Amino acid sequence: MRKIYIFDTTLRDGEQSPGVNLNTKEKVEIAYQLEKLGVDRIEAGFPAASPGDLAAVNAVARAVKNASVIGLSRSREQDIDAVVEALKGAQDPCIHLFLATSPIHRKHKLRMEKDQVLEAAERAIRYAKQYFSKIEFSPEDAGRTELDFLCQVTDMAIRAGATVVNIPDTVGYMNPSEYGHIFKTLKEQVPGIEKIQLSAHCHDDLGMATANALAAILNGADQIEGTINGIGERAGNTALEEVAMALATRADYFGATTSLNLKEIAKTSRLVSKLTGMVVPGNKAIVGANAFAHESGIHQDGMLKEKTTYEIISPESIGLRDSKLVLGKHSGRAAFREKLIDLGYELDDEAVNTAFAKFKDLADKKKNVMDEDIRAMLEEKLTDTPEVYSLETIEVSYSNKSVPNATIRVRTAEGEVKEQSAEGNGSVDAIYNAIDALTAETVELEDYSIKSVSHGKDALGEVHVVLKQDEVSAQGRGLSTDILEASARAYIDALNRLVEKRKSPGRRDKMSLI
Ligand SMILES: CC(=O)SCCNC(=O)CCNC(=O)[C@H](O)C(C)(C)COP(=O)(O)OP(=O)(O)OC[C@H]1O[C@@H](n2cnc3c(N)ncnc32)[C@H](O)[C@@H]1OP(=O)(O)O
Ligand SMILES: CC(C)C(=O)C(=O)O
Ligand SMILES: [Mg+2]
Repeated sequence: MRKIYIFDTTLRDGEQSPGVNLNTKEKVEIAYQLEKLGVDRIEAGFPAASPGDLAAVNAVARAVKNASVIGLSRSREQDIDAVVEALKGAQDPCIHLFLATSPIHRKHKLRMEKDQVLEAAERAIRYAKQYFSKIEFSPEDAGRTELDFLCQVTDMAIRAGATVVNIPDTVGYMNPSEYGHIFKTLKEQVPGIEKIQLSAHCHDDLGMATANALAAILNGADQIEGTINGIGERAGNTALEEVAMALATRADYFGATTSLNLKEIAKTSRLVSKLTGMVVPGNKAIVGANAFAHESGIHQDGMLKEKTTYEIISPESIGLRDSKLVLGKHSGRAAFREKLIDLGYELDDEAVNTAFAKFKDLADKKKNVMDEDIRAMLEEKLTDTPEVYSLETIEVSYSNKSVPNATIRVRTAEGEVKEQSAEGNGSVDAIYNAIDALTAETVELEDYSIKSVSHGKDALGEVHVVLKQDEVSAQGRGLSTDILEASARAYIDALNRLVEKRKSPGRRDKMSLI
């Protein structure tokens, strides 16, 4: 299988992401991880940019042993001198020279004619040749450069001594067939092209960076440039993990491979995200948090039967432990039952159905149903405590300028629906006064506590109360995404237990599921 060289520019183009600034220590840490990932080439920075970057490139050059280290340079002697300085101590140094070739850049930015561009680039390559045996040359904005001029520039670069010619789609303007066509043309028309490597460098302005890189491979590119997590200037660069996994997953189609240690992908992604502060979107291909997560019932059912139904890549292959089945409102019984088993509950079919109905109610109110939510939900009720009272509705009116008022409606064991309103010192007090009036029970609230089950604004609130009546006390527990409702449920739960204790004084509470 054809080997595709991986040129990582996380530390150079990736660092050009607005807001990202990596210090020497951070660059070295990322470089070590890139070595573990097995990239062939590491572009460590732009030494002429600042003394700090020169020092950082030098530290990376000295640290890295198993990859070539590259410094970027304009086609100017002072930049080249800075790269010479920065790459001292590198085991396998390489300079990356660039000069824009497109009409827009020639006219407005460089204010140079075609022949001046050719001459300046050639002069720079020949100057660099005194110091480096490996030289990459990039005609910047190659994608928008006239194709015949690009062939001329490539021809000049080969004759001047470049060992790699990179074809940057600097502004992410290309589509795959156009970009592929450039490589095909260069391969067919430039004399001596077989002596050098052709490289692809794509940007993601139109979301086609990975597709364009793959099109380049199909048309003869030897090297792909990109970054981890696709970070980089503007919309970013080709995400290297995407290219590597596309080649690995569709080897049948591309017939090409990389020497990356794919199991290091997840770890490298996390490190780059942490040190650059650039959060990886949940739906990002390969390394997003949802890339191996399944929420919908039909998919979860398929996954439980056979993973390849909904996963084309195994999470283990990029160094993750497992796929995730996320319980939410789109989940089905198969995944729910699996989760119960995971959590250590053994329920019969009827209990699973009851629990599943409750879970769906909860999932309608809450975005992510966590393990803690399910445990709390399952253990909410003492099933063998008969419900003398059950909560039907609760309405609370609260303002910091008036007395809180609550209207509670409960159903009795006989099926009678009772409603009562009451005021109180606070919303919970009003709720409890209404329940007292409605049930005609005289109880003392001995304890009240509230805590959040799981995390987030929509977390379940769990209320515990202890009620006392004639020296007998009972505890109650209420669970809801609304803490006032949880408070009412806990109070009614405790009342039910008090009534039960009154009926059979020797009896002790026994917890059971559902
Ligand atoms: C597509 C890419 O990603 S290219 C890499 C982009 N990365 C960076 O620019 C990061 C590092 N850059 C820097 O720190 C600074 O821009 C420096 C140190 C390189 C230069 O700073 P300054 O001397 O202040 O120049 P400034 O950035 O304002 O302008 C760039 C100059 O370089 C010229 N230039 C641009 N590209 C090249 C090139 N490849 N070769 C030669 N000259 C170039 C521009 O025409 C402009 O020249 P002018 O001042 O004569 O008009
Ligand atoms: C320096 C060059 C290769 C670059 O980053 C670009 O053109 O996007
Ligand atoms: Mg770039």
